[in-house]
Amino acid sequence: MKKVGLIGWRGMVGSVLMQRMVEENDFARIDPVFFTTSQAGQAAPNFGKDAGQLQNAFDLEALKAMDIIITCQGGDYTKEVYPKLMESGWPGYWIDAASTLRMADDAVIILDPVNGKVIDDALNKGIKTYVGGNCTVSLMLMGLGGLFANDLVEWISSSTYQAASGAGARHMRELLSQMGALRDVVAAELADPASAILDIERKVTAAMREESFPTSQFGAPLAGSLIPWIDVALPNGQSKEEWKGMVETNKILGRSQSIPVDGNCVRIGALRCHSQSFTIKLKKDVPLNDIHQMLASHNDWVRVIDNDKSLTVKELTPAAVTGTLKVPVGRLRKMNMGPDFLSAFSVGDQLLWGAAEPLRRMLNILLHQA
Ligand SMILES: NC(=O)C1=CN([C@@H]2O[C@H](COP(=O)(O)OP(=O)(O)OC[C@H]3O[C@@H](n4cnc5c(N)ncnc54)[C@H](OP(=O)(O)O)[C@@H]3O)[C@@H](O)[C@H]2O)C=CC1
Ligand SMILES: N[C@@H](CC(=O)OP(=O)(O)O)C(=O)O
Repeated sequence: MKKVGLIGWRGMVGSVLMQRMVEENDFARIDPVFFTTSQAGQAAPNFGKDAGQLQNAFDLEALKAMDIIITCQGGDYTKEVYPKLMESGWPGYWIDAASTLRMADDAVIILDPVNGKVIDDALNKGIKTYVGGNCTVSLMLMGLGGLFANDLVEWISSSTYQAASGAGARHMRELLSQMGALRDVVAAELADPASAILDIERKVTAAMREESFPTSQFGAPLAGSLIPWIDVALPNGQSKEEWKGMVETNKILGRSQSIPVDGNCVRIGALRCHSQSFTIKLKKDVPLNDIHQMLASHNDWVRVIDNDKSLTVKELTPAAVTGTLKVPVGRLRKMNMGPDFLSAFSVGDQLLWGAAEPLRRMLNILLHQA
């Protein structure tokens, strides 16, 4: 049985990964070794298998004993440990959730329902580094994979509606604290049906602008508002999150000629589902029915939602999708700009397909290969 080192297993992404590995019985197929950057020597978690003690995640000798390493510990850890492990001549496979290595020439971005062939080719070439993609990119490709597979996309412009979880656990807490603070400030007025709504709004807006309003994580109010910037700025005016849209999409698809992808990335007050609104320039006019069919048949998780109000509000929302692997795509219609302009909207759980799921699927690809 392959020795699999698990790093970052108790973080937010790691916890979702562990949950999925338990659900899919992955632990029965591996000999797990749990690492930590802070708790070495304590008892390892038991996911149906006794794994002894937690190992030190900076101990190169312990890491080198692994056949496969999966890390959700973050980019700083990857930057520190990965080069040393590679320099040592370690022959194992490295599977990573962090963005650090994504664009490296000898690394593949993994999303096997979309780029299984790219992954197979890389394995045949002896590539050992496999990195999960950016969450918005992976969720876009899971939803719109059918259009890319049929080479119908000339370009895509996207507007994202990204959940707090993408920024981390503390940000999720802050969003909920902000929501609670806004509610508390008008609790009495809400209990009185006769109170004036604009008085309520004024109090809420004033509270949001108070020095004491909890904004230490996001740097701005998110509850009752939004933040149209995610990640650092690039010289061309894009945010880094927006830059990833094009470079990662084309790398995942293994394209030599890039498809332009661009748009605005926006943080909104959802907890863990990223939504995206797309304007898609098709290479030709394709009937909507054919588009439905191509999208729906691309993978087992995409769900085409008819462009109908009651279905849309029931099924195409973070409230409906959170905690599931479904990637619904809806609001499909031709736009006023012409018959080769398609509108679409998708929703997906950014901790599942956006982070943990591609990692455990890569693990299984390696296990089946052995
Ligand atoms: N958040 C996201 O949506 C995505 C994140 N990623 C990548 O995954 C990395 C990890 O992200 P995320 O899971 O959000 O990070 P977390 O902050 O939740 O966890 C990272 C590490 O923090 C340590 N830690 C310290 N205190 C605690 C605590 N009380 N509970 C749990 N862990 C604790 C753990 O390491 P130890 O056990 O060693 O102390 C843990 O592995 C990111 O840096 C990013 O590279 C990738 C895609 C999406
Ligand atoms: N940046 C994403 C989450 C994330 O971790 O992305 P990446 O894996 O590309 O760093 C967000 O804030 O929603």
